[in-house]
Amino acid sequence: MKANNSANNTTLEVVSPNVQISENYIETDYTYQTSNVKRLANGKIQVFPESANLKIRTDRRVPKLGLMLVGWGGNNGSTLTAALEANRRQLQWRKRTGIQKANWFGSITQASTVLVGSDEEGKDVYVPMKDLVPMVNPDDILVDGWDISSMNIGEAMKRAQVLDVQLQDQLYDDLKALTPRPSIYDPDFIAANQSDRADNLIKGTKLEQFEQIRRDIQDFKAKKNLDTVIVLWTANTERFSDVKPGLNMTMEELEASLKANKSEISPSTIFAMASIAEGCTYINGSPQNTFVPGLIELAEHKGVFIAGDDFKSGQTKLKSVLVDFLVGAGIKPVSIVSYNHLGNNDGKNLSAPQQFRSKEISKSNVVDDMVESNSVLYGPKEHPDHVVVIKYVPYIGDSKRAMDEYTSEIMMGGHNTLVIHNTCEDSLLASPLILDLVILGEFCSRITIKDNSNPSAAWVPFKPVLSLLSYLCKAPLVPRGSQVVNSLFRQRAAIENILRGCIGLAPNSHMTLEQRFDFSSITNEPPTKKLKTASCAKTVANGKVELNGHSNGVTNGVH
Ligand SMILES: NC(=O)c1ccc[n+]([C@@H]2O[C@H](COP(=O)([O-])OP(=O)(O)OC[C@H]3O[C@@H](n4cnc5c(N)ncnc54)[C@H](O)[C@@H]3O)[C@@H](O)[C@H]2O)c1
Ligand SMILES: O=P([O-])([O-])O[C@@H]1[C@@H](O)[C@H](O)[C@@H](O)[C@H](O)[C@@H]1O
Repeated sequence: MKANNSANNTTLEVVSPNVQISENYIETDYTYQTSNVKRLANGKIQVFPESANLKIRTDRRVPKLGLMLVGWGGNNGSTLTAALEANRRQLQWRKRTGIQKANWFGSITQASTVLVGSDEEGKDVYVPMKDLVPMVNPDDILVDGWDISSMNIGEAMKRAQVLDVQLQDQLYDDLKALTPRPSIYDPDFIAANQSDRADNLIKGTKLEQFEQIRRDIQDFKAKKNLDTVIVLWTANTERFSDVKPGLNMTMEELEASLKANKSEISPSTIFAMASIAEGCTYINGSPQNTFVPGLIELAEHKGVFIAGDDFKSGQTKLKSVLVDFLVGAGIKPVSIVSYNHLGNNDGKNLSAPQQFRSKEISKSNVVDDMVESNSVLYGPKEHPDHVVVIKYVPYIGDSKRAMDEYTSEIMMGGHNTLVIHNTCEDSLLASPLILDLVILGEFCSRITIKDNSNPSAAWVPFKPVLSLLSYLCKAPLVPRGSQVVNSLFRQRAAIENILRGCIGLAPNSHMTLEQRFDFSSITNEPPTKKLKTASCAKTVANGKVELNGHSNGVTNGVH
């Protein structure tokens, strides 16, 4: 592992007495502020502001990371692999519209920025998210994986029909050398129309398949001399597994069911069990309930990250913005109809009722928390009509056509109707999300916190259910007793503000009081030293951004 000096790197230097940089760690003294609520019998609500003095520690040693994709030969898997190679080699190619350069548009870690403060003129200063903290560089990620189809990744890229031919031609020779490992095929869990691909299979019992997956992970890790491996499911959507006592309600039941070769243990759950057994973060990019209760208990018992479900890439991502905007504006969505058609193999698999049902569930639940947040608009148990339709139209391929109609009540009986046509190149939208899931998932493994008021306190990691990745998922998996949040902006703010905390910056409250009030008359400081925001950003001659943390400790603005 090499120490990566983000947070004091070529673009960003945090200058604060609350930030300590050592060879291996960034440590920050951080006052975390929140508020707890008590509902009283008379309907009154009591709110208790609370704060905790924490120390946040980030290990600066970025590991050599391997990514193992389940479903490697699919549209997403082959497109991500191609994109990693194209960006690593900084390829460019000619299109009808001119020269196109490889990029990571759609990745928040690689192509989005974070507000770090305001400069002397009061102008906002933004820094690329990837420069805030030490993150894995995509160019360094090594890829391997499994597929029930033996097709090499070069041919799979061609089969996907996602990337421009001039780019494919530059990548084909490298990618054709990559062949997916045999995988676990269970026709009871994916559509029957997938059987013609299934020529690359691990035979044997479920336990023998589990043990083979473990050997595969060990083999990849050893051959490539990796520090860390992350396993990510981007294979076909499975039907939901039964969840019942005696089968998978506890980790003991799940392990016993595996050993007993019980048919109801799905391939995706076997992959997750094997990943956890190898200490590898497991991420579910599809909607099925891989994470049965026994699997979650297993992850918690082993202290291994799991995250999911179902990449939030296009139609649902927009829904988690639009509904948040409407409800937050006091406008009442009463009917949401989401139709789409697509012609890729994902769409073919989803044309089967049980597989569609898995997707319908993940696409439908995304509005629940936002609706429940506004009791002015919605009575108890009241919610909009919400319909999801997916049709398989082969000719359209990966270029999914989403058509949505949002009908809302506005004041005095009026209505507002939004009609949206959204052409989503599904794999070009999903691949950068896979990259972010992997990079942020790995980064979270290097963050710990402790009670800063207790010198003997232990360092504590994130909980195994890594809900911070919810921004990238349609149906976020959250720790027991936690609130599911689907609002895209809240999800992004969580990521942004935790990264800011890792470098000693308060959350972005957007209050900018120093720009709304004349602080010079408040702080009794000489007018030339007006109090700045929690961080005053100064762009110095070499383009570096210097941040001066607030002098009396880092306090996060209460939202
Ligand atoms: N925008 C998006 O593309 C998007 C968004 C959200 C979720 N997803 C989900 O991501 C997954 C992949 O999407 P895609 O477009 O790449 O689909 P795809 O059908 O092109 O790829 C899936 C691959 O998985 C393989 N496969 C199936 N069962 C397997 C198993 N048990 N082990 C190993 N490989 C197996 C198939 O052979 C295929 O190559 C789907 O479940 C889809 O619902 C995609
Ligand atoms: O993220 P999103 O665009 O709402 O959802 C998509 C669906 O609309 C599409 O039908 C399905 O094939 C993709 O797997 C993805 O789940």
